[in-house]
Formats: sequence, C-alpha cells, structure tokens
Amino acid sequence: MKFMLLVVGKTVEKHYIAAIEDYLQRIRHYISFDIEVIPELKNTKSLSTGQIKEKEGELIVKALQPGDVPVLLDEHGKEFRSIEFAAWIERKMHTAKRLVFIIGGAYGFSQAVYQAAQEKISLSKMTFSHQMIRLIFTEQLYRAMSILNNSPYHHE
Ligand SMILES: C[S@@+](CC[C@H](N)C(=O)[O-])C[C@H]1O[C@@H](n2cnc3c(N)ncnc32)[C@H](O)[C@@H]1O
Repeated sequence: MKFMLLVVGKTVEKHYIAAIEDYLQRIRHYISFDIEVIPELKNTKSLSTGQIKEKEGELIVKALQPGDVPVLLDEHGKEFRSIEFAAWIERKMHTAKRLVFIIGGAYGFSQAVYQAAQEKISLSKMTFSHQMIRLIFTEQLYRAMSILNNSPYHHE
C-alpha cells in the first residue's frame, strides 16, 4: 500500500522544507510515502477566491487515480488522538491501495473536492497555513508509524 500527500503549490519556506524532508526520510523507514505538488496557478489577479478554489479543485481531482482513497485534511473534519490516528491508519492499510491525504490551497477546497473525498480529518480546530500544515501532518504520520511499530517516539 502507498501513502501520498497531495498539496497545492510548492513549499516555499526553507525551514519547512528542511523539517518536512527530515520527517519524509523517517517515514520512509516504515512505508512508501510521496508528496505530490500541484503547481500554483499563474495569473490569478483577475480571479476571485472562489474561482481559484474551483481551478485548484479541478487539478486536485485530476491528480487522483481510480482506486485511490482520498482523505481531506480539513479543520472541520474528524479529530483523533495520535494513537487513534495510528489505529485508523492501520485499518486503512488493510483496505486501501493508495491513501491520498489532501491539503487545500490558501482558500481551502472546492465543492468538487469535498465530493471526491470519502473522509475529512482535522489536525486541530484551529486553522493553519497551507504551508505549515504539511509539516504538522508529516510529523503526525511519522508519530503514527512509530506507534504502530512500537518505536519509543510517542509517550503518553
Ligand atoms: C489556510 S487553510 C484554508 C482555510 C479555509 N478557510 C478553509 O475553509 O478551508 C489551507 C488548508 O490547510 C489545511 N488545514 C489548515 N488547518 C487545518 C487543520 N486544523 N486541520 C487539517 N487541515 C488543516 C486544509 O487542507 C486547508 O484547506
């Protein structure tokens, strides 16, 4: 089974890139995991935020393959404790061919994306930037893998 994180626009801040890369390498000790970047839209000055969301949404839906299990990262989604998230992942590992976590652009998801996804997961009730949430998610995915593999990273 493969894991993917689909994001809109490159990660720009150097400190996020370094930290995400660190967790990416650690996660890959356990699972096949890739980050796919949908290029940022160009010439958006004349577009409304709604139009930007629609266009980004079309690209997100296009990036999905038949058989994928898309999961939106969304502040209005289901909340887990880290050990619950690990257990949720373990269940998915038995059923999904490719589990695709999706982070929206600066303005969130279009209706088409909400319709394409089966589940929504929140990493907090608070809203994070579409750049910062990448790091928070990769840390949580690594934490989940550590929990499932009895590695001494998570303590409670
Ligand atoms: C700046 S937020 C967009 C906020 C927008 N108001 C909305 O309604 O979605 C950009 C993206 O980061 C992700 N995100 C931000 N905070 C999150 C959270 N607490 N839990 C999960 N994902 C989050 C979501 O994928 C969101 O689409």
